[in-house]
Amino acid sequence: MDVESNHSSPVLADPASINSSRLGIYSNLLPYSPPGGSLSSSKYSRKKPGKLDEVCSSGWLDAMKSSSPPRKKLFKDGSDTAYSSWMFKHPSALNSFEEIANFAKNKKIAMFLDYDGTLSPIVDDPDNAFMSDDMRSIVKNVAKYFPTAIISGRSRDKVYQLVGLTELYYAGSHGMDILGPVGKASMSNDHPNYSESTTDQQGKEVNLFQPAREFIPMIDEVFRTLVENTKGIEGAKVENHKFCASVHFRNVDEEDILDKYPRLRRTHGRKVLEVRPMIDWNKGKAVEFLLESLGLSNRDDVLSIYIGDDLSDEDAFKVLREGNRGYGILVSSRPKETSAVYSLKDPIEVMKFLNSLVTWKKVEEGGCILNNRRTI
Ligand SMILES: O=P(O)(O)OC[C@H]1O[C@H](O[C@H]2O[C@H](CO)[C@@H](O)[C@H](O)[C@H]2O)[C@H](O)[C@@H](O)[C@@H]1O
Repeated sequence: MDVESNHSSPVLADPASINSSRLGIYSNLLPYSPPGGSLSSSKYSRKKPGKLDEVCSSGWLDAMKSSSPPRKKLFKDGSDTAYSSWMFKHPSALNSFEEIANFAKNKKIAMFLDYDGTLSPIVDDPDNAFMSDDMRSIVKNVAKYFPTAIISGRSRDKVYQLVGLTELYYAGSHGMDILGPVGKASMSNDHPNYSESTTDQQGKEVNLFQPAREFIPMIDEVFRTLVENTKGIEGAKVENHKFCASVHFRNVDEEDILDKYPRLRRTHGRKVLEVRPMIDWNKGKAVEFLLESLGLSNRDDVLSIYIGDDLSDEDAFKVLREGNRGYGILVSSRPKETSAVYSLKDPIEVMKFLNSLVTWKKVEEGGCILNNRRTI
């Protein structure tokens, strides 16, 4: 990692108790205008009752409705033509590599990576979502050259356990649990009680920022309730991510829970429903927070790249696009409405892209050394 300050490893066992201006990429450099329509205005589609509704025909599950992620409704046409025209709007980051490299020339790249569906392939059992050793080794290399952070919906401990690299920064629970550099981010002033200095497992000083800390007991309670209420539903799986709880099962209606906890809200992912605190915080804010902590905010010489596959990653894509801070890259093999600029089909393409970036950086640095020698 070549960030100049506050560079320390973020690995920390979770304590029990316990946030611009343009940065060198001008809008006329973007390959096209943002797509029309916004995700927030899209309506969720309702699926017809299925097998699981029949299984769970009592209690709060009586009201079971299915909630598909909104994108499906936006692009019903899965034809090659639809995909080609989508790819025209969101070109492959691999095919556009030269363009990206040109924008990145003489700039510091800050890399932000989602985990599930980006570094690891989507699998049926969330406990079996492993990244390959090849991917791990490439991410390790990326972190040697660029400050790199993983921003996941999973708990921070869990995503660290899955990635296992001390060279990175980690933000869990959709950015609500950040173990980052000690640099002060002004965004934390809005959450004065939720930021603390601590040390990581290597004894380095780090900053733990948890803007939804007060919600831990509430999420615990909700988790237990969800576990209880999904008992006996084959295939249902509930996860406690500390600052949010996930139910891996489309047909669970959480209205009862949301009525009881008005400060919690429901969000959607890939075949997962999530309950999380109703605070103004998301993966986009986490990106801003980390950039500021790293001393990379308000700089014309920084290019941020965020790679992700899910709806929650859209907040980060928007922050980069709207602030002209860099590029979002959506991982998807089918058309989806997105604020990302580029696209990649799957984690294999993500791996190729990351590898190309490292190779390019090595050549660029080699060029600089050669140039310096020539000057000397
Ligand atoms: O922000 P992320 O790192 O992408 O995490 C988002 C969710 O990822 C996990 O679920 C997703 O991946 C699972 C494993 O491939 C898959 O079974 C599931 O259908 C996907 O939604 C994780 O289990 C969730 O809790 C995260 O919110």
